Amino acid sequence: MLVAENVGHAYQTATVLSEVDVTVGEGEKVALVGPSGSGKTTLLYCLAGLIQPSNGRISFRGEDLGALGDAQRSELRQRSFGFVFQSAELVPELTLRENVLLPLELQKVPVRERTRRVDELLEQLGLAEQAKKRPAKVSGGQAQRAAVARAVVHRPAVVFADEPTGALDRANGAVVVDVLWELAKEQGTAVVMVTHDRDLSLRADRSIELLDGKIVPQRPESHS
Ligand SMILES: Nc1ncnc2c1ncn2[C@@H]1O[C@H](COP(=O)(O)OP(=O)(O)OP(=O)(O)O)[C@@H](O)[C@H]1O
Repeated sequence: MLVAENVGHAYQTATVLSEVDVTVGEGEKVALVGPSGSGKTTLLYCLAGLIQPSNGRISFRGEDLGALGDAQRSELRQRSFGFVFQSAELVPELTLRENVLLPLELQKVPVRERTRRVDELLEQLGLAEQAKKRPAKVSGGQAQRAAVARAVVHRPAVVFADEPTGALDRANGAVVVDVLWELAKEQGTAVVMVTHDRDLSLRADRSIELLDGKIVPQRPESHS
């Protein structure tokens, strides 16, 4: 569904990714692992169409992301992708509920359907009581759960998550990933997650390890 072929990327003169080939299937959960600076976030951003790789090609359901104009790429991201970053990055002026409504408003989902989906999701994530609060008035774990709700509410094909538990303690981090994976499974959404947490990577269907911008070949026994 999502395919990177021979992808390379350089910031100014520093090459940080080279010869990367990745395929992510529909509904697959993939962890991107590797030491700090190995290029995980850069690869995630390339796969998500947030940065254009210097070399190679990324395609989503057969469509070459590099061949799209900025407006088309951004429309594709809004429709088909969801994002969770390390800190929730919710809009501070909006309530949790309004934040979760945003992707559906952008896609002009009918109001009644929007309301039903958002309220159901907030209830499922245990956020019904916090729904009318702004992000600054809830805990980090609650804000991150709202960020997960915002990432999946429009039923994207892929959720890209960059260290989604990095700012949380272990217990809250585990809850956030549980809800992300449960919702992704329900909806058949693929997840590509950058993580330093070995427990999390072991729960993915597959791990892709980067070292100095290249994929480390997997040992046969680590295939799942
Ligand atoms: N915008 C940028 N401009 C220049 N260099 C960058 C930029 N973003 C990242 N880099 C460099 O590219 C390399 C790879 O960074 P990247 O963030 O992709 O790695 P990472 O594996 O995600 O690291 P971490 O685990 O520390 O987040 C690093 O050497 C980093 O300093």
